[in-house]
Amino acid sequence: MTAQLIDGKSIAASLRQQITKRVTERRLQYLRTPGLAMILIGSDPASQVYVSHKRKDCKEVGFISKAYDLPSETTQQTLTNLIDSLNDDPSIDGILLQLPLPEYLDASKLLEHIRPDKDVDGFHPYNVGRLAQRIPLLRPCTPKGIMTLLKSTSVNLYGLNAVVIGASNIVGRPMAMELLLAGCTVTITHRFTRDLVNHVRRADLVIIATGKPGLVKGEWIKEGAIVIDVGINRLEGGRLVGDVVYETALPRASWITPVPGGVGPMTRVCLLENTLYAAEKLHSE
Ligand SMILES: Nc1nc(=O)c2c([nH]1)NC[C@@H]1CN(c3ccc(C(=O)N[C@@H](CCC(=O)O)C(=O)O)cc3)C=[N+]21
Repeated sequence: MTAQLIDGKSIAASLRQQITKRVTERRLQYLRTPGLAMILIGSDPASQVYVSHKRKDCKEVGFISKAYDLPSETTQQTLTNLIDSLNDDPSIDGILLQLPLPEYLDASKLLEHIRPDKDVDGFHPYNVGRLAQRIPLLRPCTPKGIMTLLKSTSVNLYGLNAVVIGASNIVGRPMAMELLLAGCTVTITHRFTRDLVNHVRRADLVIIATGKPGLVKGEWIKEGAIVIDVGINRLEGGRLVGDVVYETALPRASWITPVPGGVGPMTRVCLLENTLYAAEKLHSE
């Protein structure tokens, strides 16, 4: 068997087209445009690149995006005040606080300060709880984008053994909740898991989000499994690779996401989807 590629790049592009159309229609009907505020603290080059991509995406679909680029000395209080004013700003539907934050800031306090109905990252405990209780509102972008990719394969997910590698707040944990909601039998593995290989061997669906290049060997993958690689690792020399050894996984998997061009573009487009959802469903006039 050789795996079919799940083309996140083209799925994301067609979703952006649909969003553009809805934004235009809504502008004519309601004389209003969705607005996304993005807060970037400090000068981490990777974060700057991500945020510049997100701004470009907003422009492409016709959202208003407001950029708040703040120096790395910015205090917790200044940020709390900024979030307060964005929470109250009727032109803003979504607020994104780019992570990671500098060490001295309390990220979870700030995330919890964002109004849950403007929390387009889905990181507020309210939105996390909504997803955990099967009544999701705003859902974290990477897991949501992965569910869209899985849907595109038309594979029936009910009863599949799904193994999520990595237990972060932004990917692994919400991913497990999404898969549970979709009817999978879910295992979450993490840095203290013993015999990771034995978990992966049993998996019909593997989602890897560790940020460790080549952590999962192709030989571990069960014949016919679906492989979703969330890792984005830049090697010396500039090549991007995932957390799975792609070349050896390819002949065993039924479906696999490439890196780049798999999960990453879906994360970005889900931010647009969430912002439109916040504007339409949560802030409809
Ligand atoms: N509040 C917050 N929300 C986030 O959603 C968030 C964040 N902070 N901090 C950083 C991570 C990372 N992230 C990515 C999004 C898109 C690509 C992406 O488009 N990747 C391209 C490759 C891009 C490249 O060339 O580097 C691809 O996989 O094809 C990657 C990574 C969102 N994050």
